[in-house]
Amino acid sequence: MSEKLNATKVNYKLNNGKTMPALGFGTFCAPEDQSIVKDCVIAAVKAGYRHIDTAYLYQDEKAIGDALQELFKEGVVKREELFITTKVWPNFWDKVEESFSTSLKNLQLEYVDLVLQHWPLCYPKITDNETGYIVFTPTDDQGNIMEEKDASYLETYKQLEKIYLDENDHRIRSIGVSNYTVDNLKDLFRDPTIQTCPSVNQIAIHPGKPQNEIVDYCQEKGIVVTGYTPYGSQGGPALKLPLIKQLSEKLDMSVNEVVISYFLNRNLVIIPRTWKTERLPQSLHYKKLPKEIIEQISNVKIDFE
Ligand SMILES: NC(=O)C1=CN([C@@H]2O[C@H](COP(=O)(O)OP(=O)(O)OC[C@H]3O[C@@H](n4cnc5c(N)ncnc54)[C@H](OP(=O)(O)O)[C@@H]3O)[C@@H](O)[C@H]2O)C=CC1
Ligand SMILES: O=C1O[C@H](CO)[C@@H](O)[C@@H]1O
Repeated sequence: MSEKLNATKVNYKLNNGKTMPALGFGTFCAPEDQSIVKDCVIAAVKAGYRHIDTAYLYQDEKAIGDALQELFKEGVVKREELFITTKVWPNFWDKVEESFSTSLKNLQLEYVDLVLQHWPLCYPKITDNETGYIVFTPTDDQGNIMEEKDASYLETYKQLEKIYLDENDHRIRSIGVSNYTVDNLKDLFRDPTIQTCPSVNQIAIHPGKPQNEIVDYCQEKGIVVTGYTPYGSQGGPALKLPLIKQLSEKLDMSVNEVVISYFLNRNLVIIPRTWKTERLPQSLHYKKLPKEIIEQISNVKIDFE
């Protein structure tokens, strides 16, 4: 039986020469009590995580920033040892500077390692009269999601690229996209005004949802693929699949480690999330797996998205 390896030590090279840790800590669905976010980020870094995934949307960047400041102050890690990702939500499709500078301020950092366009979509900026906050996913009277008319989602990538390529601006180390399909990427490559190839495409991947077509396309183009919702999102349904449980016993790993192995054997970045610090030790290791097991996990039948 192959030995357990430390997933926190695996790094991939991006197409601009930077390195990106294969295991990141996801931070979506933050609890209302933001002290839990801070505690979990501190615990994750102390457990060995060097990569944190957040977004303007998640509204937890301030707590993450507080955690990072404490880790730096205590000398647990240096800034350059960490890889921090944030994202620009579609309301800010044409206001990337506004979104990114807010994220940077909340994260209390001088630079971010990776900024992603969250979705290839453009939403109008509508403020909720009661709360005064922006409506992240605006809907019309019929409940349909409202999209900005005559707007191009490539505008967001162009604005990100402008900041990234500015020699006097050192706030963004790499740029990328999220939820891009092959057609979206082809659209981007066709645009003569775009000078770069995204370093990363972050998409949904988990057992039973291998996303082979887009993964193969990105990997051929030298784009690193990050898989989100690796445990199947809320409640971790992928961890409860009979196949994953059987493999956990057969391979002598936790169910989480089986999923992490599935990702790392496919050269994918994985960003699992837990808001329970006691669960962190279950998501640190992986093993080399034969192709047949990867295929079994890819093809498992699931009843969740
Ligand atoms: N780019 C994009 O559009 C998107 C990006 N993302 C990113 O991907 C990350 C991961 O996705 P996410 O939706 O959070 O879901 P995950 O697939 O990481 O699953 C999280 C769920 O798994 C549960 N879980 C974790 N460990 C265990 C365990 N050992 N036993 C049982 N349950 C467990 C968690 O519960 P508990 O907290 O109680 O432990 C939580 O409910 C996000 O946090 C975010 O950073 C997510 C969605 C979209
Ligand atoms: O990051 C994100 O999380 C939510 C829920 O999956 C999704 O809308 C967004 O892309």
